Amino acid sequence: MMMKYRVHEVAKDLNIPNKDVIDTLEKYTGETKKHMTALDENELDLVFETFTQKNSSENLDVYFAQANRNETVVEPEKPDVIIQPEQPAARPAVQQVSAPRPAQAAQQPQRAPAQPSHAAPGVPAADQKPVRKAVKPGKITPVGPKPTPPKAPAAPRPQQQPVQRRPLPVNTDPNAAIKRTEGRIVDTRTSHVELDKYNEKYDRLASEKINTANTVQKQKLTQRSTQYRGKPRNSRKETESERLRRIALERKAKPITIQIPEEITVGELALRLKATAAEVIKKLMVLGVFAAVNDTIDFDTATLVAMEFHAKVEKEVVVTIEEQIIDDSEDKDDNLVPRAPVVVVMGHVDHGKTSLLDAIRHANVTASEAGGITQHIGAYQVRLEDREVTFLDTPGHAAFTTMRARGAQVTDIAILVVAADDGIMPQTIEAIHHAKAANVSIIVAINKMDKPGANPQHVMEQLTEYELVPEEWGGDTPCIPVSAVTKAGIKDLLEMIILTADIKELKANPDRAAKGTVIEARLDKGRGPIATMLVQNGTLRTGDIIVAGTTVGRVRAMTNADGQKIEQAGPSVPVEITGLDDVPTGGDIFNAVSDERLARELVEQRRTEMKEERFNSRTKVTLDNLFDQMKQGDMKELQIIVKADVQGSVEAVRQSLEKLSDEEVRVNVIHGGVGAISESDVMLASASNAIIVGFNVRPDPVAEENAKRDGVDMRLYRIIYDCIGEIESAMKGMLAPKFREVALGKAECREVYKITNVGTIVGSHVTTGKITRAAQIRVVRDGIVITEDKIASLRRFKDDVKEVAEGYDCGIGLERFSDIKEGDILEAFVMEEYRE
Ligand SMILES: Nc1nc2c(ncn2[C@@H]2O[C@H](COP(=O)(O)OP(=O)(O)OP(=O)(O)O)[C@@H](O)[C@H]2O)c(=O)[nH]1
Repeated sequence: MMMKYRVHEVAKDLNIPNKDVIDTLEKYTGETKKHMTALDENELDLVFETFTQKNSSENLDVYFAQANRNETVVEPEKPDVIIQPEQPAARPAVQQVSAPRPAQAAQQPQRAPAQPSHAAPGVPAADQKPVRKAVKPGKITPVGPKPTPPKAPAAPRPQQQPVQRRPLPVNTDPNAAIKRTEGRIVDTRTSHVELDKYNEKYDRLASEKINTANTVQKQKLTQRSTQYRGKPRNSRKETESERLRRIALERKAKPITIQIPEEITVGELALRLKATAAEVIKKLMVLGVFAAVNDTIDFDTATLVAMEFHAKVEKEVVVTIEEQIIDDSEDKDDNLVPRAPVVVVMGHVDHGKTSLLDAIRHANVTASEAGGITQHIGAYQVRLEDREVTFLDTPGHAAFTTMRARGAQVTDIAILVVAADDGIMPQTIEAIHHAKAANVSIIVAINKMDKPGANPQHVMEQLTEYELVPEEWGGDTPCIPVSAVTKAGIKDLLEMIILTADIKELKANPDRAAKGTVIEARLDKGRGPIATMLVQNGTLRTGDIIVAGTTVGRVRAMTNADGQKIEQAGPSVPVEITGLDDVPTGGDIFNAVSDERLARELVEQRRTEMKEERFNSRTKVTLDNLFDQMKQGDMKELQIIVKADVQGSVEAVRQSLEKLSDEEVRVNVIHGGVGAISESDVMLASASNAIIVGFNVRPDPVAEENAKRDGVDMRLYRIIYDCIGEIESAMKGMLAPKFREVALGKAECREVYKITNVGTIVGSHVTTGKITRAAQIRVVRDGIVITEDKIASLRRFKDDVKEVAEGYDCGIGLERFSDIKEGDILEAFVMEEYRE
């Protein structure tokens, strides 16, 4: 394209008045130009020649000498200066380039300064207007009219170097010498090129160009869409990228507040942040966390990510039903009042636990009450002067093991009963360990002191071995000699209990909803579920809604240990209540709650959870684990499902199997039927933890798959005695090792030879795998198993061989079976022993 280079532009670039240019042209051409007149090539040549002649240099040697001395790289100052900064020494000293003509300028391949190394893509280079300002007159050659920037993107950008004055102009054009002959000489000696400035300017131009281009394009688009749709401009549908940009802007402008729970998935976090999962994943990566959309991240990590998105974070608190209806707050010291200690009696068998408890109870009942103690509710209170002591009448171990297993800490003090004549025995040691593990105070009652062989000293010596040092020996374990029979020392024992309780400063708050533990529970035919419960904090009242483990109800009637009806029971008071919808388990924690509907919902939830837990933990019975389960006492009844080819077999198997029952395990055939083992058989087996036994039947594919999935043991037999034998040995823990069939290959019967004194020889062709001499053979005719037999002889031609490979012919003699027919398939297999 021909560029227009007007008079005023030339004048400006040469820093001379317009008039000078016009005059010059008038002088040589006779034409008077206007300042807006575009000059042609010849006219331009004329002007440049005239105005640059003054700075000419005739001698190249002068330049070379100068250049070698300075070794200076010329810094081009302006893009429109035609200089090559590279290899200055090799260049002629004098810029001989004439004022480049437009055509030449367009062809110039090496105009590094005009090379925007980072010109914006998409902008036509030719459109990037070169700068022609600030050109000092007579010092540099302006580029011809609107030069085309060079296309070679690899052209290196000149390094910025300290600007030095050079005595001679530089021309880096390799053709400079030739051009010189054209007589145009440019002096560039004072040229001062600030490349960065140039680049900056160029970039700005480029980006302006892009913006302009984009704006135009967008406007056009908008106009067009408006035209087409006839809708107002702002109703244009927002694109995804626009939406994201808008959200990002909104986020910055007005930070959002999000709630994050303890754990959150990346996807959910992205949703709450109104960001894309990819954005969140990216931020996570920056934090060094590599997570996928469905991965869960913790609160802290999620918070860091949210901060990156300028979001405020609040912790999401999940309120469970428990939290809604059960008051679990800590008591203030002001609300606490002393409560009675809860005591349990432990010790070796026959050391006198029951006798001691009786002695304690009777020690405190008056003669009139004596006959009244008929009730036994598993826990009771004894009054000593003005103090109460609560005793749990449960076997010591139960109090610790089952209750502690449920998280109930019921007992404060354990009385360890040791017979003075017997000393410490295995169960005494066990009791010590339990009591210590439960962190309760131990008081040793050395019982049977009335007995002649009583040796309390020995008992105390033994105690020290278990880190129970008697008080009288300087330790902190009170040891009280007592006799349940003579009642001697019982009072001392009770006093010691009170003293120990005082030291422990046992307190509770009676002014709140009751909380405690189920001590024991039973089902009464007339009254329904009855539970003995120990109130541990708060006060339980009749009419209260209570949740105990997986049971719920209103306290209908409440009685104390003496069988008297009471309306309320405070801390450490054992009571018997009715009104629950089911029998709770000993050790269950109970709570009086505020909302019956939610209480029922909570119990429903707990029941479902428990069912799931049970279902998951239940191990399916198999013949392999049968004996183990029997040993553990898990297996009281072996459930079996029998399937057979005929009804007669079903009955025969049922009777034979049920006869296997012994005192430990009862064998129970829960279902019997004719036909293949079906999906519903497996379902029944799975639900009732049964084993499936099949005779001459096979499972259908679905049943087989389901049995595998559900872990249902399926045993297939051909002979009843095998089945009986196997189940019997399984019950005795003597199950024989298991075998499985390994297929070797197949051969097809091509011809049958009857040979006298030898028998039948099957002329066969091995179609797949191989046939080995030791293999067993299954004869299959039209898909039906005819028989199973062993190989008596295996020959190729006249030689006995150990095996015949696929593709070969051979003669097979079977041990028993001779009724073979052409086309029969002989499947060769071996039985392999294996263990699971
Ligand atoms: N001479 C004497 N005999 C006692 C004393 N205490 C208990 N006995 C007897 O010891 C035997 C066992 O007493 P229990 O109270 O049943 O002992 P236990 O520890 O509760 O026994 P288990 O419940 O079987 O663990 C009974 O025959 C009691 O009469 C005592 O202080 N002196």
